[in-house]
Amino acid sequence: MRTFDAIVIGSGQGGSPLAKQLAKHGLRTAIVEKRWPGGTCVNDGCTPTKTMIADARVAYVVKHSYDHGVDVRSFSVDLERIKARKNKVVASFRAGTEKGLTNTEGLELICGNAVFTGPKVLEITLTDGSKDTITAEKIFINTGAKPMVPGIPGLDTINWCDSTSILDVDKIPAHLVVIGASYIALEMGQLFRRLGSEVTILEHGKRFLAKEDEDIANAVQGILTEEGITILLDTQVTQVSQSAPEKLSITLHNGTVLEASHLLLATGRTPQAKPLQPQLTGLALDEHGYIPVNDALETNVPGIYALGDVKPGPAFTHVSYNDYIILLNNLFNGKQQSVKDRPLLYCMFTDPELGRVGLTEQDARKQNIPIKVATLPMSHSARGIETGETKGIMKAIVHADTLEILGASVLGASGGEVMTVLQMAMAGHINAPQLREMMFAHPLFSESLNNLFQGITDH
Ligand SMILES: Cc1cc2nc3c(=O)[nH]c(=O)nc-3n(C[C@H](O)[C@H](O)[C@H](O)COP(=O)(O)OP(=O)(O)OC[C@H]3O[C@@H](n4cnc5c(N)ncnc54)[C@H](O)[C@@H]3O)c2cc1C
Ligand SMILES: NC(=O)c1ccc[n+]([C@@H]2O[C@H](COP(=O)([O-])OP(=O)(O)OC[C@H]3O[C@@H](n4cnc5c(N)ncnc54)[C@H](O)[C@@H]3O)[C@@H](O)[C@H]2O)c1
Repeated sequence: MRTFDAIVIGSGQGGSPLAKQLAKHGLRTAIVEKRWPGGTCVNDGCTPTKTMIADARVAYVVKHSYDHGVDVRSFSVDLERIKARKNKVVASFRAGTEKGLTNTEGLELICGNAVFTGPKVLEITLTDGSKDTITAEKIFINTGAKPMVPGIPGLDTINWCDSTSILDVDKIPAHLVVIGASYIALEMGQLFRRLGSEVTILEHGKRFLAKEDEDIANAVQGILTEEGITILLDTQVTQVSQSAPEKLSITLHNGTVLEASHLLLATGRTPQAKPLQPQLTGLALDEHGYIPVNDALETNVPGIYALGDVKPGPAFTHVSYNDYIILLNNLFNGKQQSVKDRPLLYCMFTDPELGRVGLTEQDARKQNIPIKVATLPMSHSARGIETGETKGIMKAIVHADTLEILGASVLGASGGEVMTVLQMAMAGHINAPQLREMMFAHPLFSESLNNLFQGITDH
């Protein structure tokens, strides 16, 4: 058995930079990865999807080019070129991560699958099938999550795609049916619609994007529907079957049968914790299979920490990276940072984007916080009108007494970037009256924040 000072399991968005820093701080460190350096974000998640979404946007812009006085009479989509560009970007990000790990002195990258076999003891099945056993006082679990497969009758008898395999589909689906209507479903649904697929999205919940305020969710739904995507809510899939390649039948609770060429499962993700045999090191899992942690990311076993999607809570790349920052500061920089102090934020990469930070109106009202709400349609933004990007809405939630910004939803072109302006304002306690009068360069989308906060009176 080989002894290290620290072991990181999984080379995701938190684990990779953490492993490098542990080694740089003088700890003899191993990082174990069973698949590819970089984890989900680089290999299956953000990087490939945002690359392909950009290509689909080009198709959309070309299709609507005559609105801008540019006459492109016909065009075609070359899926092989789209995949090749995606693969090139992914390969470069993956290689960059690998190089960063292997070039760090005091850090060993072990390629293999790790399982606990005893207290703080890990057995690694290496890629050549041989075994390695390692131990360390400090262990950091960054094993992420994988696509969840729902228990739908017939699923084991048909070909279906998840968010990884859909990226390498060999032709543009004639009719893509997507189960689920959240980030993956909407981003992928719009991507393939823009490449030419008929797209139907099935959600079992009664409300579309139930975590968002209704006005925002309705606006997203309207935009996607206008592009020709069918969205069915309150819909259960009761049976699936396949009669030939690309001939799928999807039966709904009301007896309707949809004929599809491809089925994408986008029903959430499952943490990769149970396969670690956590019980053999005394680690507890919660009822959903996540590894619970305290506010400083330590598990119930002292010296074992979890970061990223394998722990409960929002599952985003920036959260995993921020987990790493918190661990770094607490371990080496004498700080006592907590995951409790950070705002919820994300950007859904539909087009236009939905940038979100802090509280929604429905959350604030549930918590009985006195609030004022400001909204501004993107059709009132000078920049939006000039660029022809008038879809969407800006919305801010402001504390009624302090006039501090508690949250914002920015659905619009550059919505994620404008949301980030508001995130910075929130962090720096810049309040609504100040933003109303702040000078922004004309004519940026962010300049519309002046107008948005006109809607907030001081008393
Ligand atoms: C299609 C898609 C699109 C997404 N888009 C976005 C986006 O735009 N923005 C955003 O913020 N988030 C996005 N996400 C979510 C984001 O990818 C994840 O939140 C993020 O990658 C989580 O990183 P992580 O650090 O938890 O671990 P991961 O990146 O999941 O890495 C975990 C690593 O651990 C390895 N591993 C697991 N078990 C073992 C084991 N037993 N032994 C050895 N190695 C192991 C895995 O192989 C993997 O490489 C997207 C996700 C998907 C699926
Ligand atoms: N832009 C981004 O930041 C981004 C993009 C993609 C993915 N992600 C991350 O990836 C994770 C997974 O995303 P996701 O969209 O798969 O999952 P999700 O958990 O966000 O949503 C799953 C959706 O599927 C629905 N659903 C579940 N089972 C169903 C069934 N049997 N029939 C019909 N509907 C069903 C749920 O009600 C829900 O709306 C998320 O946690 C997200 O954080 C983030």
